[in-house]
Amino acid sequence: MTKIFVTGGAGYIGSHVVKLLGQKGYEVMVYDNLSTGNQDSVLYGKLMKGDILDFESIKTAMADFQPDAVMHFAAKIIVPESVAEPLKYYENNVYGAVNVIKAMKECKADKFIFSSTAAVYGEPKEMPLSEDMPLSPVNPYGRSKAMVERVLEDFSKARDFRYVSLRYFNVAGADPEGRIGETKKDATHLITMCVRTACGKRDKMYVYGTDYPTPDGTCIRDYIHVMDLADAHVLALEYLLEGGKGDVFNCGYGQGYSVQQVVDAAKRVTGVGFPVEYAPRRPGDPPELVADSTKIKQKLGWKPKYNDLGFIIKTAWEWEKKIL
Ligand SMILES: NC(=O)c1ccc[n+]([C@@H]2O[C@H](COP(=O)([O-])OP(=O)(O)OC[C@H]3O[C@@H](n4cnc5c(N)ncnc54)[C@H](O)[C@@H]3O)[C@@H](O)[C@H]2O)c1
Ligand SMILES: O=c1ccn([C@@H]2O[C@H](COP(=O)(O)OP(=O)(O)O[C@H]3O[C@H](CO)[C@H](O)[C@H](O)[C@H]3O)[C@@H](O)[C@H]2O)c(=O)[nH]1
Repeated sequence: MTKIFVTGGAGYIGSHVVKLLGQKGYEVMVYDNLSTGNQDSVLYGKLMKGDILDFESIKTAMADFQPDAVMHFAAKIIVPESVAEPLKYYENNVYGAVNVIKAMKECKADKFIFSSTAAVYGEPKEMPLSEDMPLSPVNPYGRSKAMVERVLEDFSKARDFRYVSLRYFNVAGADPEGRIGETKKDATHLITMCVRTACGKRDKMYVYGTDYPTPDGTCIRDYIHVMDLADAHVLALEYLLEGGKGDVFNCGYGQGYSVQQVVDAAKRVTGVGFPVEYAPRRPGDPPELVADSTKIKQKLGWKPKYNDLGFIIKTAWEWEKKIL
């Protein structure tokens, strides 16, 4: 059995990838400190509670498991928090990633899949974004991820080490079978906020910024269903296992929606006219991020199945009602 070591596999995205890996017959070991993750979300494999900042611990866990490949999801992920607490982001996301790679070096694991982000592009003028555009992140979260991409580039030149960096755009929705979804009580992502307000877990939600240079003044993002993203991970893994060279791929649909359009769609899908307040801009938010996803389709044969904002919201809504 091919063995995959998954840091952050108890988190929102990691748990969906673990589910797919388990269904495809991979042997999985999740390494997670459960700071934002949930042990009940790990449907396959073993879960070890441990911190990527603790080098001895992750080295021992990896050496015992002897993985064929490592998927690295563990990170801090909230853009405005990264502006307020930059050191926490550099420590967890950069130093933490270096520890994971060092542990791989010690136990001779040489294939790595990295959770990067659209935030590495910053505030580009041209849209959609292709992988060869310059990296110019505008917040510490994006910078921490761009730094790890550089580490990977350099380390793969120095050693027999191959990696795929997947630059996720805005990941949303839940497992269509309803077994897992977002569980963080203090989640901040837009679609989660919409469905939590619709089911009364929050009194109201805010739209941050109505004066952006976009058609309706609110920010535009490219929302990708979490199971399509999980598929991209399995394709990237198969690519590396078959000898593919290190590479970087955008993960998005190439279709942007404004915050206002998402809120309107959420009201339609849920059938609830939940309260929305208009608030000032949130620090660190670029006006628009939309992917050019040609490369992942051509090179990895990615075929998204859930490219439908209504379906993304519906799966998130069904999950929220289930965990009420
Ligand atoms: N959610 C998005 O829209 C999005 C977009 C782009 C990139 N990403 C990236 O995807 C990855 C997963 O994000 P998510 O949305 O599932 O977040 P999440 O918070 O649900 O998952 C992160 C997981 O990592 C674990 N973790 C964090 N720090 C750790 C540490 N020091 N040691 C061990 N485990 C640790 C947490 O307990 C959690 O289970 C992150 O790397 C994030 O930067 C997410
Ligand atoms: O209650 C809310 C929540 C969000 N927004 C707005 O909705 C848009 C999307 O915000 P999210 O918080 O859902 O996501 P971000 O775009 O800030 O960031 C997410 O996607 C990025 C990639 O685009 C990063 O990778 C990051 O990890 C991940 O959190 C932003 O304009 C934000 O201001 C609101 O108006 N109200």
